[in-house]
Amino acid sequence: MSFETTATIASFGGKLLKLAHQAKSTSCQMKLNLYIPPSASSSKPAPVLFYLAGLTCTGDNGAEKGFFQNMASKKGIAVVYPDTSPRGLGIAGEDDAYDFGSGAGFYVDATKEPYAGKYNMYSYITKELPEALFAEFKELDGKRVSITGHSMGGHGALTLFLKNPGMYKSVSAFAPITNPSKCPWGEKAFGGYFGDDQKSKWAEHDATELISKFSGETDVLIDVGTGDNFYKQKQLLPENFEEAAKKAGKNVKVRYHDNYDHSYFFISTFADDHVEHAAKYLFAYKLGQRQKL
Ligand SMILES: N[C@@H](CCC(=O)N[C@@H](CS)C(=O)NCC(=O)O)C(=O)O
Repeated sequence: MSFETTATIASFGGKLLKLAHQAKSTSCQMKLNLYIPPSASSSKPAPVLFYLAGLTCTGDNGAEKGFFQNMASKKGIAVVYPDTSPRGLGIAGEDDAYDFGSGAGFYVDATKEPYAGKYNMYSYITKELPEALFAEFKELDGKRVSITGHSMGGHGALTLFLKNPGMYKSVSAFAPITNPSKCPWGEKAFGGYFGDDQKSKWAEHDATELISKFSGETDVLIDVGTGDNFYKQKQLLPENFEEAAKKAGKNVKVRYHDNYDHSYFFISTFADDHVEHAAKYLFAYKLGQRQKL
């Protein structure tokens, strides 16, 4: 057993597990939440939606106030809520800022010291965590996985989807950082994790750059609140992503919602739509039929 279950909480007929495990890629213990819907069993494994959280968050924020479990239960989808960075590595300064270091791993593998070799959230989310989960929890169907996320986690969802064709059945995002190379949060993170002179590396983790070169089909759902201060401060830049997608002929739907801010009140309002978006693709193949609905 690679996971320790520290709590089991009943939720919408299913169960929310609080898990902890020792991760090699991040050199520390990682905590997460896993929601298993009531319909899931080893003979009828549930497809899986990863929810990547934003700056300052842990796996608890989305599980407690994202309101994903209601629709996930109805649809029969499991939800994984990972942490946002390694914890407690003892790197000098890693806990000093809310937008860099702990709570701000940006879903990349750092190449710059002292974060290189330890801040490996890209490898953790795309490889180590799913492999460990699918080996241990037979109620999960590792072949049907979708991804979504908020803010920094929206950046994570978009870039992981675009960098790994076929790994995820669908992608969506809430108020994502879509052009990190051109916003203060991204410049600070990529400068710190890759180096200011590594612009080609930055581009490899920038959704706006990636969609320009993406060769597959897309159906990306993005929600943004017009009252979101980070949107107003140009940290998110969804307009850049939309423009790049349009130029590349990619299907991206950005919905702008009057008054909504950056908080979990915004996320919870639209959570059902994102679970339904994932469900459309997670259940697109039925009973051995290889035909897309
Ligand atoms: N603490 C930061 C804001 C950080 C922030 O808004 N984080 C978002 C993600 S980018 C979040 O989800 N925070 C945790 C929460 O609302 O539960 C500030 O004061 O500017």
